[in-house]
Amino acid sequence: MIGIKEILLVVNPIAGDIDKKEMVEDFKAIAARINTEVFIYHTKGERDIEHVKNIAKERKPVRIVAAGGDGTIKLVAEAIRGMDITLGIIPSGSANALALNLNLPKNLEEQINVALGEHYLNIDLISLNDELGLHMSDLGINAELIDNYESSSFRGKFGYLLQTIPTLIQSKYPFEFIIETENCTTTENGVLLAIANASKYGTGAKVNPKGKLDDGIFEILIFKNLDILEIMKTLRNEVNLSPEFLKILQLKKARISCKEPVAFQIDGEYRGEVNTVDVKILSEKIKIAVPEKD
Ligand SMILES: Nc1ncnc2c1ncn2[C@@H]1O[C@H](COP(=O)(O)OP(=O)(O)OP(=O)(O)O)[C@@H](O)[C@H]1O
Repeated sequence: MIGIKEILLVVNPIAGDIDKKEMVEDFKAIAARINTEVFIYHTKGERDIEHVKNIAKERKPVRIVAAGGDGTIKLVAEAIRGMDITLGIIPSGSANALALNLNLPKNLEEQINVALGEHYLNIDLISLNDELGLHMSDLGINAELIDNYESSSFRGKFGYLLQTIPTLIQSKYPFEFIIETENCTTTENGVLLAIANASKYGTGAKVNPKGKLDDGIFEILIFKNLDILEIMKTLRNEVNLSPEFLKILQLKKARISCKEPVAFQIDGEYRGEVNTVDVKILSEKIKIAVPEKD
Protein backbone atom coordinates (compact mmCIF):
# COMPACT_ATOMS: atom_id res chain seq x y z
CA MET A 1 0.00 0.00 0.00
CA ILE A 2 1.11 3.56 -0.65
CA GLY A 3 1.81 6.12 2.07
CA ILE A 4 -1.54 7.90 2.05
CA LYS A 5 -2.07 10.96 4.29
CA GLU A 6 -5.74 11.75 3.77
CA ILE A 7 -8.30 9.81 1.81
CA LEU A 8 -11.53 11.38 0.62
CA LEU A 9 -14.35 8.83 0.93
CA VAL A 10 -17.47 9.80 -1.02
CA VAL A 11 -20.46 7.84 0.30
CA ASN A 12 -23.85 7.76 -1.41
CA PRO A 13 -26.17 7.07 1.55
CA ILE A 14 -29.09 5.91 -0.60
CA ALA A 15 -27.22 3.75 -3.14
CA GLY A 16 -28.37 0.15 -3.30
CA ASP A 17 -30.68 0.72 -0.31
CA ILE A 18 -27.75 -0.47 1.83
CA ASP A 19 -26.79 0.89 5.27
CA LYS A 20 -23.16 2.07 4.87
CA LYS A 21 -22.25 2.48 8.59
CA GLU A 22 -20.40 -0.83 8.90
CA MET A 23 -18.60 -0.23 5.62
CA VAL A 24 -17.45 3.22 6.81
CA GLU A 25 -16.20 1.78 10.13
CA ASP A 26 -14.26 -1.00 8.34
CA PHE A 27 -12.86 1.56 5.92
CA LYS A 28 -11.63 3.82 8.74
CA ALA A 29 -10.07 0.86 10.57
CA ILE A 30 -8.13 -0.26 7.49
CA ALA A 31 -7.09 3.31 6.73
CA ALA A 32 -5.84 3.71 10.33
CA ARG A 33 -3.64 0.64 9.91
CA ILE A 34 -1.78 2.51 7.18
CA ASN A 35 -1.65 5.74 9.21
CA THR A 36 -4.13 7.68 7.15
CA GLU A 37 -7.02 9.96 7.95
CA VAL A 38 -10.40 9.64 6.25
CA PHE A 39 -12.48 12.66 5.29
CA ILE A 40 -16.05 11.62 4.50
CA TYR A 41 -18.45 13.37 2.15
CA HIS A 42 -22.04 12.08 2.01
CA THR A 43 -23.66 12.83 -1.34
CA LYS A 44 -26.79 14.97 -1.25
CA GLY A 45 -28.29 14.23 -4.69
CA GLU A 46 -27.72 17.87 -5.73
CA ARG A 47 -24.57 19.72 -6.81
CA ASP A 48 -22.44 16.77 -5.65
CA ILE A 49 -19.95 17.11 -8.52
CA GLU A 50 -19.25 20.69 -7.53
CA HIS A 51 -18.91 19.84 -3.81
CA VAL A 52 -16.60 16.87 -4.39
CA LYS A 53 -14.48 18.94 -6.78
CA ASN A 54 -14.10 21.74 -4.21
CA ILE A 55 -13.26 19.35 -1.36
CA ALA A 56 -10.68 17.55 -3.51
CA LYS A 57 -9.05 20.86 -4.52
CA GLU A 58 -8.99 22.15 -0.97
CA ARG A 59 -7.91 19.02 0.94
CA LYS A 60 -5.69 17.50 -1.77
CA PRO A 61 -6.33 13.87 -0.74
CA VAL A 62 -3.91 11.33 -2.14
CA ARG A 63 -6.75 8.93 -2.93
CA ILE A 64 -10.46 9.37 -3.51
CA VAL A 65 -12.82 6.45 -2.96
CA ALA A 66 -16.42 6.27 -4.16
CA ALA A 67 -18.83 4.09 -2.17
CA GLY A 68 -22.03 3.71 -4.18
CA GLY A 69 -23.28 2.45 -7.50
CA ASP A 70 -22.34 3.40 -11.06
CA GLY A 71 -23.99 6.82 -10.72
CA THR A 72 -21.79 7.70 -7.74
CA ILE A 73 -18.60 6.60 -9.53
CA LYS A 74 -19.58 8.69 -12.53
CA LEU A 75 -20.16 11.82 -10.44
CA VAL A 76 -16.83 11.43 -8.64
CA ALA A 77 -15.08 10.85 -11.99
CA GLU A 78 -16.63 14.10 -13.30
CA ALA A 79 -15.47 15.94 -10.14
CA ILE A 80 -11.82 14.87 -10.39
CA ARG A 81 -11.38 15.43 -14.14
CA GLY A 82 -7.96 16.91 -14.79
CA MET A 83 -6.64 16.04 -11.30
CA ASP A 84 -3.89 13.45 -11.03
CA ILE A 85 -5.55 11.22 -8.44
CA THR A 86 -6.50 7.54 -8.42
CA LEU A 87 -10.13 6.63 -7.82
CA GLY A 88 -10.94 3.61 -5.65
CA ILE A 89 -14.35 1.93 -5.70
CA ILE A 90 -16.40 0.27 -2.96
CA PRO A 91 -19.30 -1.18 -4.98
CA SER A 92 -22.46 -0.54 -2.99
CA GLY A 93 -25.19 0.33 -5.48
CA SER A 94 -28.02 -1.63 -6.99
CA ALA A 95 -26.04 -1.49 -10.24
CA ASN A 96 -22.27 -2.02 -10.07
CA ALA A 97 -21.41 -2.59 -13.72
CA LEU A 98 -18.03 -0.88 -13.65
CA ALA A 99 -16.94 -2.90 -10.58
CA LEU A 100 -17.97 -6.07 -12.41
CA ASN A 101 -15.99 -5.08 -15.51
CA LEU A 102 -12.95 -4.31 -13.35
CA ASN A 103 -13.16 -7.69 -11.55
CA LEU A 104 -13.33 -6.04 -8.14
CA PRO A 105 -13.59 -8.54 -5.27
CA LYS A 106 -16.90 -9.34 -3.55
CA ASN A 107 -15.53 -9.25 0.02
CA LEU A 108 -15.61 -5.80 1.68
CA GLU A 109 -12.15 -5.96 3.28
CA GLU A 110 -10.61 -7.02 -0.04
CA GLN A 111 -12.52 -4.23 -1.82
CA ILE A 112 -11.08 -1.66 0.61
CA ASN A 113 -7.56 -3.05 0.19
CA VAL A 114 -7.90 -2.83 -3.60
CA ALA A 115 -9.36 0.70 -3.41
CA LEU A 116 -6.32 1.80 -1.37
CA GLY A 117 -3.79 -0.35 -3.22
CA GLU A 118 -1.19 0.62 -5.77
CA HIS A 119 -2.52 -1.16 -8.87
CA TYR A 120 -4.64 0.82 -11.25
CA LEU A 121 -6.07 0.78 -14.78
CA ASN A 122 -5.90 3.95 -16.84
CA ILE A 123 -9.37 3.79 -18.36
CA ASP A 124 -10.73 5.69 -21.36
CA LEU A 125 -13.30 8.43 -20.92
CA ILE A 126 -16.07 8.83 -23.47
CA SER A 127 -17.82 12.13 -24.11
CA LEU A 128 -21.54 11.69 -24.94
CA ASN A 129 -23.21 15.00 -25.79
CA ASP A 130 -20.49 16.59 -23.60
CA GLU A 131 -21.27 14.33 -20.63
CA LEU A 132 -18.82 11.73 -19.32
CA GLY A 133 -19.43 8.02 -19.86
CA LEU A 134 -17.25 5.32 -18.34
CA HIS A 135 -18.64 1.96 -19.37
CA MET A 136 -22.01 1.45 -21.12
CA SER A 137 -24.56 3.88 -22.54
CA ASP A 138 -27.40 3.18 -24.92
CA LEU A 139 -30.31 4.40 -27.01
CA GLY A 140 -33.56 2.43 -27.25
CA ILE A 141 -35.24 -0.29 -25.30
CA ASN A 142 -32.78 -0.61 -22.39
CA ALA A 143 -32.89 3.15 -21.70
CA GLU A 144 -36.71 2.95 -21.78
CA LEU A 145 -36.48 0.15 -19.23
CA ILE A 146 -34.18 2.27 -17.00
CA ASP A 147 -36.62 5.18 -17.27
CA ASN A 148 -39.50 2.94 -16.15
CA TYR A 149 -37.34 1.44 -13.38
CA GLU A 150 -36.30 4.88 -12.07
CA SER A 151 -39.94 6.00 -11.91
CA SER A 152 -41.08 2.85 -10.08
CA SER A 153 -40.75 2.10 -6.37
CA PHE A 154 -39.08 -1.32 -6.76
CA ARG A 155 -35.26 -1.46 -6.80
CA GLY A 156 -32.70 -4.10 -7.74
CA LYS A 157 -33.01 -6.89 -10.32
CA PHE A 158 -36.64 -7.55 -9.38
CA GLY A 159 -37.45 -3.91 -10.15
CA TYR A 160 -36.03 -4.30 -13.66
CA LEU A 161 -37.83 -7.58 -14.20
CA LEU A 162 -41.14 -6.00 -13.22
CA GLN A 163 -40.69 -3.27 -15.82
CA THR A 164 -39.80 -5.55 -18.75
CA ILE A 165 -43.28 -6.27 -20.06
CA PRO A 166 -44.69 -2.70 -19.66
CA THR A 167 -41.56 -1.39 -21.40
CA LEU A 168 -42.06 -3.76 -24.34
CA ILE A 169 -45.73 -2.84 -24.66
CA GLN A 170 -45.08 0.92 -24.60
CA SER A 171 -41.92 0.94 -26.72
CA LYS A 172 -41.90 2.29 -30.28
CA TYR A 173 -39.17 -0.14 -31.40
CA PRO A 174 -37.58 -0.81 -33.85
CA PHE A 175 -35.61 2.41 -34.13
CA GLU A 176 -33.72 3.76 -37.13
CA PHE A 177 -30.20 4.86 -36.21
CA ILE A 178 -28.05 6.89 -38.61
CA ILE A 179 -24.38 6.47 -37.72
CA GLU A 180 -21.90 8.99 -39.11
CA THR A 181 -18.22 8.19 -38.65
CA GLU A 182 -15.08 9.83 -40.05
CA ASN A 183 -15.22 7.44 -43.03
CA CYS A 184 -18.88 6.75 -43.79
CA THR A 185 -22.56 7.08 -42.91
CA THR A 186 -24.75 4.01 -42.37
CA THR A 187 -28.37 3.49 -41.40
CA GLU A 188 -29.22 0.60 -39.08
CA ASN A 189 -32.51 -0.64 -37.66
CA GLY A 190 -32.47 -2.09 -34.19
CA VAL A 191 -34.09 -2.24 -30.79
CA LEU A 192 -31.05 -0.94 -29.03
CA LEU A 193 -27.81 0.83 -29.93
CA ALA A 194 -25.15 0.64 -27.22
CA ILE A 195 -22.04 2.78 -26.94
CA ALA A 196 -19.64 0.57 -25.05
CA ASN A 197 -16.30 1.08 -23.39
CA ALA A 198 -16.68 -2.07 -21.28
CA SER A 199 -17.48 -5.63 -22.29
CA LYS A 200 -20.35 -6.40 -19.88
CA TYR A 201 -23.63 -4.96 -18.68
CA GLY A 202 -24.11 -4.89 -14.89
CA THR A 203 -26.00 -8.19 -15.01
CA GLY A 204 -22.84 -9.92 -16.21
CA ALA A 205 -24.09 -10.28 -19.80
CA LYS A 206 -20.97 -10.10 -21.98
CA VAL A 207 -22.42 -8.27 -24.99
CA ASN A 208 -19.18 -6.69 -26.21
CA PRO A 209 -16.46 -9.32 -26.51
CA LYS A 210 -14.06 -6.75 -28.04
CA GLY A 211 -14.58 -4.23 -25.21
CA LYS A 212 -11.45 -3.17 -23.31
CA LEU A 213 -11.69 -0.25 -20.92
CA ASP A 214 -8.22 1.10 -21.74
CA ASP A 215 -7.77 0.48 -25.50
CA GLY A 216 -8.42 4.05 -26.70
CA ILE A 217 -11.56 3.12 -28.69
CA PHE A 218 -15.24 2.46 -28.07
CA GLU A 219 -17.66 0.05 -29.70
CA ILE A 220 -21.09 0.76 -31.15
CA LEU A 221 -23.29 -2.32 -30.81
CA ILE A 222 -26.50 -2.49 -32.81
CA PHE A 223 -28.93 -5.08 -31.50
CA LYS A 224 -31.09 -6.10 -34.45
CA ASN A 225 -34.85 -6.40 -34.31
CA LEU A 226 -34.90 -10.19 -34.18
CA ASP A 227 -36.24 -11.65 -30.99
CA ILE A 228 -36.84 -8.80 -28.57
CA LEU A 229 -37.73 -10.99 -25.59
CA GLU A 230 -34.53 -12.94 -26.15
CA ILE A 231 -32.55 -9.68 -26.13
CA MET A 232 -34.24 -8.42 -22.96
CA LYS A 233 -33.56 -11.78 -21.30
CA THR A 234 -29.96 -11.59 -22.40
CA LEU A 235 -29.43 -8.11 -20.97
CA ARG A 236 -30.98 -9.06 -17.65
CA ASN A 237 -30.13 -12.71 -17.12
CA GLU A 238 -26.42 -13.28 -17.68
CA VAL A 239 -26.86 -15.27 -20.89
CA ASN A 240 -24.29 -14.68 -23.60
CA LEU A 241 -25.67 -13.18 -26.79
CA SER A 242 -25.40 -15.00 -30.08
CA PRO A 243 -23.45 -12.90 -32.63
CA GLU A 244 -26.24 -12.91 -35.28
CA PHE A 245 -28.21 -10.54 -33.06
CA LEU A 246 -25.69 -7.82 -33.21
CA LYS A 247 -23.40 -5.68 -35.37
CA ILE A 248 -20.26 -4.16 -33.85
CA LEU A 249 -18.30 -1.06 -34.99
CA GLN A 250 -15.02 0.03 -33.34
CA LEU A 251 -14.55 3.82 -33.36
CA LYS A 252 -13.00 6.91 -31.78
CA LYS A 253 -15.68 9.36 -32.85
CA ALA A 254 -19.25 9.18 -34.21
CA ARG A 255 -22.56 10.99 -34.46
CA ILE A 256 -25.70 8.89 -33.95
CA SER A 257 -28.98 10.43 -35.10
CA CYS A 258 -32.59 9.28 -35.02
CA LYS A 259 -35.48 10.98 -36.85
CA GLU A 260 -37.77 10.49 -33.85
CA PRO A 261 -36.46 11.12 -30.29
CA VAL A 262 -35.24 7.91 -28.62
CA ALA A 263 -34.67 7.13 -24.91
CA PHE A 264 -31.03 7.54 -23.90
CA GLN A 265 -29.03 6.46 -20.82
CA ILE A 266 -25.43 7.00 -19.74
CA ASP A 267 -23.89 4.43 -17.35
CA GLY A 268 -27.33 3.48 -16.02
CA GLU A 269 -28.63 7.06 -15.55
CA TYR A 270 -31.62 7.98 -17.74
CA ARG A 271 -31.03 11.13 -19.80
CA GLY A 272 -34.39 11.63 -21.55
CA GLU A 273 -35.22 11.26 -25.25
CA VAL A 274 -32.74 12.61 -27.77
CA ASN A 275 -32.39 12.88 -31.56
CA THR A 276 -28.61 13.05 -31.67
CA VAL A 277 -25.69 11.73 -29.64
CA ASP A 278 -22.19 13.01 -30.38
CA VAL A 279 -19.67 10.50 -29.11
CA LYS A 280 -15.89 10.72 -28.89
CA ILE A 281 -13.03 9.24 -26.95
CA LEU A 282 -11.38 11.95 -24.87
CA SER A 283 -7.63 12.40 -24.79
CA GLU A 284 -7.70 12.37 -20.96
CA LYS A 285 -8.08 9.13 -18.99
CA ILE A 286 -8.89 8.23 -15.38
CA LYS A 287 -6.89 5.97 -13.06
CA ILE A 288 -9.08 3.45 -11.26
CA ALA A 289 -7.67 1.19 -8.54
CA VAL A 290 -7.93 -2.50 -9.52
CA PRO A 291 -6.74 -5.84 -8.11
CA GLU A 292 -3.25 -7.02 -8.92
CA LYS A 293 -3.27 -9.18 -12.08
CA ASP A 294 -2.81 -12.96 -11.39
N1 LIG B 1 -28.54 11.91 -0.50
C1 LIG B 1 -29.12 11.61 -1.66
N2 LIG B 1 -30.47 11.64 -1.78
C2 LIG B 1 -31.08 11.33 -2.93
N3 LIG B 1 -30.42 10.96 -4.07
C3 LIG B 1 -29.09 10.90 -4.01
C4 LIG B 1 -28.37 11.22 -2.81
N4 LIG B 1 -27.05 11.10 -3.07
C5 LIG B 1 -26.93 10.73 -4.37
N5 LIG B 1 -28.14 10.60 -4.94
C6 LIG B 1 -28.43 10.15 -6.32
O1 LIG B 1 -28.06 8.77 -6.42
C7 LIG B 1 -27.85 8.47 -7.81
C8 LIG B 1 -26.69 7.55 -7.99
O2 LIG B 1 -26.96 6.33 -7.38
P1 LIG B 1 -26.03 5.08 -7.72
O3 LIG B 1 -26.14 4.74 -9.17
O4 LIG B 1 -24.67 5.30 -7.19
O5 LIG B 1 -26.67 3.95 -6.83
P2 LIG B 1 -27.74 2.84 -7.23
O6 LIG B 1 -28.21 2.19 -5.98
O7 LIG B 1 -27.17 1.92 -8.27
O8 LIG B 1 -28.87 3.71 -7.84
P3 LIG B 1 -30.14 3.21 -8.69
O9 LIG B 1 -30.80 2.09 -7.92
O10 LIG B 1 -31.00 4.47 -8.77
O11 LIG B 1 -29.58 2.75 -10.02
C9 LIG B 1 -27.62 9.81 -8.49
O12 LIG B 1 -28.74 10.05 -9.34
C10 LIG B 1 -27.57 10.81 -7.36
O13 LIG B 1 -28.09 12.07 -7.75
